[in-house]
Amino acid sequence: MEKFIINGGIPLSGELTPSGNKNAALPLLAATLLTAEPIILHNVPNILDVKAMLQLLISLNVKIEQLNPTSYKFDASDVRPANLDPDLCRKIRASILLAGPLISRVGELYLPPPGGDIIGRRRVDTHCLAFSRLGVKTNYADNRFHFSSKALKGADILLDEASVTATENTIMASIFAEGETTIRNAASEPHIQELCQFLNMLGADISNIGSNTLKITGVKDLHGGEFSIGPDYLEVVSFIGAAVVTGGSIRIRNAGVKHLDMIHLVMNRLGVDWETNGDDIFVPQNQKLVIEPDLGNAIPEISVMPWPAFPTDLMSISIVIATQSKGSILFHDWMYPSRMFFTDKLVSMGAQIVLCDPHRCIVQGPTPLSGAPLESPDIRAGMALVLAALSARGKSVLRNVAQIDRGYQEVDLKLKRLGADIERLSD
Ligand SMILES: CC(=O)N[C@H]1[C@@H](OP(=O)(O)OP(=O)(O)OC[C@H]2O[C@@H](n3ccc(=O)[nH]c3=O)[C@H](O)[C@@H]2O)O[C@H](CO)[C@@H](O)[C@@H]1O
Ligand SMILES: C=C(OP(=O)(O)O)C(=O)O
Repeated sequence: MEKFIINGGIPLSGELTPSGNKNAALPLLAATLLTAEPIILHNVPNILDVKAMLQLLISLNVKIEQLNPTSYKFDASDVRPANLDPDLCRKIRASILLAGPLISRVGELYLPPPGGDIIGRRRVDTHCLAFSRLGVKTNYADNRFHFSSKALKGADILLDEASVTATENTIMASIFAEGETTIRNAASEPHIQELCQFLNMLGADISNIGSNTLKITGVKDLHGGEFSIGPDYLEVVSFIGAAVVTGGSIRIRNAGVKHLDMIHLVMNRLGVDWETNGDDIFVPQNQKLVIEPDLGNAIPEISVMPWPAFPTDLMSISIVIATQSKGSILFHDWMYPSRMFFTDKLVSMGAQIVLCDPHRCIVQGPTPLSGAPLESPDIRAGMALVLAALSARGKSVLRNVAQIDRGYQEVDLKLKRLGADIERLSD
């Protein structure tokens, strides 16, 4: 187990280029199974979740060649269904994304249940509902899924919730289905848009990209191609937060500005602002850091919603920023029942937070934080605790950083380059 030793209180300064988006890389890696022709992916982040997905692809007989640290070539011309390692599947939520492409490509497969962040129950019912509408038989027994289909037929599919991975799986399962498929109540996160653009580049026919009603006309096959994964907006906002809570100033190159409008609005509510110049972001030093009340001086709320609203994966980072802003604010994450438990660690550092119930907390700021022994419970809470430790006076020891490494590439090295005092040590 590795840990970070962080001596806080140093304002960050300098420049950063974000890595590729984890939640785009994972479905794109799964989608390489959809064609027998070669695929080249660039800007693949070097993170633990990607390593697990590459291992899963190798066990399905995909030939993978690493061209440089972030580019890979894939040859899935001889895909063979396999008994996938249940422990490997349980490491990542995205292992469930192998289902859609394998249903399309080989028709039948067994898949152990997925894992992922421990932030509450993570259902897969929506995936199964969508598959059954396309004519896929789904069975769950002996701790694994069995999916089987003969000829897939396009269908009108209404997802029972706007699930991100279920939308991605449904898209990949319907690419070759005969006729038209409509996916209603589809999720529309940037990574779903990117998956659609990637598949269209390979010859798929997906329209209404970015909306919650996707139209897919089945095609006979997909060809090969080359694609570059977009920047990770969750990493971008995490580093904006790190600059703000340390009173620093940073520039972020190729930040993927077009996806940040709603996040910018919500951050303004915390008294945080930034400037954009083309696709770059400049976070100035003197932030207002005053919470903007609602009309009538009412306590404002930050609540998560499916895209294009505020993403749940930025809730923990926002809570830490709020500890450094003046005023009171309510945070509400109805999606995940365990998102907020990490706030007890912030309280131990000096934050004033009332955890109202598993889904809501009230933050009263600003409060200076002090270094403390910490542990990353999940990827985003782990990164939020890094921010808290960077802001705090004194030394923090943050254990279980593998949780952070699941989704953030070399976060310690990137922070060091911005002037942070952070060391990675083995236990
Ligand atoms: C690999 C990947 O891409 N992971 C992301 C993906 O996970 P994932 O696709 O697994 O998450 P889902 O979108 O399926 O659902 C997240 C949670 O919200 C609930 N739910 C979701 C939508 C809805 O309209 N109603 C509802 O109740 C689900 O039951 C579940 O408990 O999307 C999540 C929600 O943005 C993110 O936290 C994860 O980082
Ligand atoms: C919850 C997350 O990841 P996953 O769905 O892969 O567990 C995340 O990226 O914040």
